[in-house]
Amino acid sequence: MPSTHWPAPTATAPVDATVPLPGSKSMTNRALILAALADGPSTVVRPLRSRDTLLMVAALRSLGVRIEEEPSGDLRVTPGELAGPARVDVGLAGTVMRFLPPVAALARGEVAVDGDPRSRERPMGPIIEALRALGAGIDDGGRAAMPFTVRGTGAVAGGAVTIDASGSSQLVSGLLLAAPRFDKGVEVRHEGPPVPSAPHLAMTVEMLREAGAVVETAENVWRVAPGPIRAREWVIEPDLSNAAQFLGAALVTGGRVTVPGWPARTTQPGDALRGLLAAMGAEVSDGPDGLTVRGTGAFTGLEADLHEVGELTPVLAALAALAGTPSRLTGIAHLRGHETDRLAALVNEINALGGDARELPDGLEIRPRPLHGGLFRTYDDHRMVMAAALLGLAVPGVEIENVATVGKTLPGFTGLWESMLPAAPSAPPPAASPKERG
Ligand SMILES: O=C(O)C1=C[C@@H](OP(=O)(O)O)[C@@H](O)[C@H](O)C1
Ligand SMILES: C=C(OP(=O)(O)O)C(=O)O
Repeated sequence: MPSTHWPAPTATAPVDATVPLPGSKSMTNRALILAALADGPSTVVRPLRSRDTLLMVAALRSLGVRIEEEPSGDLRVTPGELAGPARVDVGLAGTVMRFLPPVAALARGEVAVDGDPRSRERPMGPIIEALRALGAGIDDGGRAAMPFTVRGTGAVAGGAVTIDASGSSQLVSGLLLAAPRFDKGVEVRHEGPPVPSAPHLAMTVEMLREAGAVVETAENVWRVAPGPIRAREWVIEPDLSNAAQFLGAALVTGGRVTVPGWPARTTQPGDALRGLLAAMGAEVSDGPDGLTVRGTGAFTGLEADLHEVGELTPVLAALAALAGTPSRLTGIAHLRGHETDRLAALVNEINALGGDARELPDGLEIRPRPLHGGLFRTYDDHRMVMAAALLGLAVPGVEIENVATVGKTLPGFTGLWESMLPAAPSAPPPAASPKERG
């Protein structure tokens, strides 16, 4: 994947494609944590291989976990005694920055945690405070953010803790995933504005239970009992959030896209695409081949509260900019703390192409307007690349800045995108010269 600007291809005909997608980032990184803390070796089948998951693999290895890649691409994870000293690079991965420190607290020795400059601005304070309250030693120089050093003794007392997780559901998920290994388990109580991303919390609870942990939930309270995490085979589903831009291409071009292997039941938030795209006018059907979305060529805007499925916002905002009627996307103030301030970034970049997007206190209002080509900046945000590619299908001349940043969760993106597109109509054969005509 080049690390330079990429001219987004414009569709010359309706797409008609089946697009197999790599594994879910969220499931892969949860499976790696649970496998690393398990009572024996586990296998992670069809894991995602991307910057976020490779950072998780490297972090766990640095703490003493053996992780071997099999020829199939599956990962064999053999837990070891967790120990520092170690340096963990979280990159810009929310799942690494919130899921790894509770594991580091279980290690003996010092674990230094840092990441990309932007990672130092993402919400971390509540999980640092919580880990301290649960018995971990953390030196953060009073920043309540990265970089910090976890000074582990080989055990975490655990117990009850109250946090404000309105900034990110991952603050809760991180505490829960390691909690069976805390001496007293954990009771996490949330106090504050609502926690976003409910499906991701359900994913955490479900995967813990699949590993044999005893988890109870009530409104804004999660309890995990101390006990073993069972080694097992984790089969990773395709990343349904990464399906958004491909399925969206069916709407934009009035074509058809099928994503094979769409699970019949899942905790992934991307499953909400069925309803969201249908609300915009797509025909959505599932069958043995996977999930199929068909567009008619015309589609409407969207009025939706995306609080539970915030990571779908950039692609839905791109669709909104191309829709037939205005859109209002709400419940997503927490996106200001994602890879970039996504509300500001989307407004800037859609408007730079001639669009009419504006920020609401908790979301976006987007009115469709004819767009023109130009540079689309991506702010180290993989989903800004995905959003821009979708705009480029309909708007000639969209140049995507630093397309390689999409490798955070989908390194093969440009290839997959190009293979989804119908081949450009071939040029007519050159007229034969009088001599050739004979
Ligand atoms: O737990 C997870 O795997 C995730 C939770 C969500 O985070 P927030 O709750 O911070 O939005 C989501 O946006 C992110 O992409 C992945
Ligand atoms: C918000 C996202 O990622 P992260 O796991 O870094 O929070 C995302 O993938 O949209």
